Amino acid sequence: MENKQPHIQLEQFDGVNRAIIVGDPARVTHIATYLDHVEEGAFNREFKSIVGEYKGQKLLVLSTGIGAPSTAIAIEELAQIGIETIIRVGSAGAMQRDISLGALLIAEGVVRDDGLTKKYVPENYPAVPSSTLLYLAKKHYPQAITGILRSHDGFYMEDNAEVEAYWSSKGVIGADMESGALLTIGRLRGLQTLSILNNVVGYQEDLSEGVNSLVNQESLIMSGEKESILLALTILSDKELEEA
Ligand SMILES: O=P(O)(O)O[C@H]1O[C@H](CO)[C@@H](O)[C@H]1O
Ligand SMILES: O=c1cc[nH]c(=O)[nH]1
Repeated sequence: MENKQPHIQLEQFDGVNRAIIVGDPARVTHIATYLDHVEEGAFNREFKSIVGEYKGQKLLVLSTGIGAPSTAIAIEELAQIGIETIIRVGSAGAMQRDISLGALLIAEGVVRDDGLTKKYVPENYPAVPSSTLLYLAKKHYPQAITGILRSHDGFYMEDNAEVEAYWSSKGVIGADMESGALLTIGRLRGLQTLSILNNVVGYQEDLSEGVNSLVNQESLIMSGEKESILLALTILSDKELEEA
């Protein structure tokens, strides 16, 4: 009988219960460069995966594509193959003026401005990370900017400027499209989750230009990507996580 999950095309790996998810399949290849004993998982649709070890800790890395629906599929299928802890390593746009390119934003909570998670549970259910993972993130990277993120569905909305100004005035630090789904659906499924985002766009600067800078591997942004990857790997291999 076929035991593979239908989208991620993976089945349970021996001894692997921790994962990193990323939006872009190319980021999986980048993360592989920091791992030992890398094995290919699968590459179906947007879901590219590898397994490997960081400082002796086995883990899975999987891309989820863009947005809540494909991320939700990935989380549900990861839970089915025994994954208990998931850290998202993504990119974001800053929502406050003083946040520099390549700074790391870590969610203490997420405004769920996506459509899908409201189908799971009303939006007054909070999207919050694992307190253990958040503590470990602050321990290893105290310079990260922690606060509330906003996850949305529409990259090219006509009212982006007004909507972002509103959430910025409420103190939201950054925007992405998947953290709300990870923290909400992960919590509903009993997983420990965290979201670490590399800032690729200054507040009120050109969104498309920022995302192009990520694609073109500009240096500040690539340094943020590297830091975000190393932080996630360090948290997932921290012995305190086992004890928690
Ligand atoms: O770089 P990733 O992880 O895909 O994250 C961000 O980039 C994409 C938009 O360009 C969205 O998925 C957004 O959340
Ligand atoms: O502003 C941004 C930048 C990257 N990704 C987003 O979702 N929003």
